[in-house]
Amino acid sequence: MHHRAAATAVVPPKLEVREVGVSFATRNGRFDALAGVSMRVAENELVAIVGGSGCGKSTLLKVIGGLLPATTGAVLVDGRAIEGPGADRGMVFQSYSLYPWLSVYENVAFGLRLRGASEAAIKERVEHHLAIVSLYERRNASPHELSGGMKQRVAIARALANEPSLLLLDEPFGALDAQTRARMQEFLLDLWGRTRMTMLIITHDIEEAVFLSNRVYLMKGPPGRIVTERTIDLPAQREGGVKFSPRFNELRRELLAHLTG
Ligand SMILES: Nc1ncnc2c1ncn2[C@@H]1O[C@H](COP(=O)(O)OP(=O)(O)OP(=O)(O)O)[C@@H](O)[C@H]1O
Repeated sequence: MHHRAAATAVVPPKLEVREVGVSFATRNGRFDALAGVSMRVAENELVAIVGGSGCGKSTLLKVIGGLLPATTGAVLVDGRAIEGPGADRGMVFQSYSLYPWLSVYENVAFGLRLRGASEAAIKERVEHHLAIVSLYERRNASPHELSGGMKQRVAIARALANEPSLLLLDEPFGALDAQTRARMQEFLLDLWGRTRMTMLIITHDIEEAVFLSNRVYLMKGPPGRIVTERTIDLPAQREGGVKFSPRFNELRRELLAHLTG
């Protein structure tokens, strides 16, 4: 027993954000976008960060992705401090960052080509991940021929094709209409159920955070900081109907009270 406790204690979380602060030099002096942000994501967890506009969510995700250096503090992946972007972290943004001149297939292949994978390996990986997002049939299409939801599924397939150990999603469904957004939420939950990929999703939508995640961090700012953390004790297998359950509404109301209080 004693032995086991010691062994589990040394396994670091997939992601640890440790006392991260970010300050920008602006025309009006120093602006603190983040102050003392600490959070964790365990392996196979789907965690959401929810907060209002301008509270620093995107800044935090950029720091975790290695696209922006932290002014203070550190970001650790598997216990090691990051020093920039890396293939271990896949990113998906709100606006479809697809290359419009490339086919769906070539968009997903892009990172693999950069890394010099063989044609056979690329084909296998691209086809596999296009099948995962149900877009294999559209592999030769051009991004402009796809709906918003399909484009985001291509962006997710592209991130997954690089086989990251952590998927970072910044308001991935923010640009979609309500119906497509609801379908994409179910798609993401289903994807998580099938792959158990460790995911961190940023959203300003409390309902989306509660519906999707195992755990929610609530952020306020500026300066951006975590104000509370909540485990979402809803059934692991969720469908749209759970949004009408009393427990869902309790969690939603509780978080809303924190955000507005
Ligand atoms: N490069 C920068 N220089 C100065 N200020 C910045 C910079 N980047 C972000 N900020 C400021 O930091 C704050 C947080 O921005 P951030 O984009 O992280 O918020 P957010 O929570 O993602 O908001 P939204 O949901 O509206 O995208 C904002 O006030 C923003 O103006």
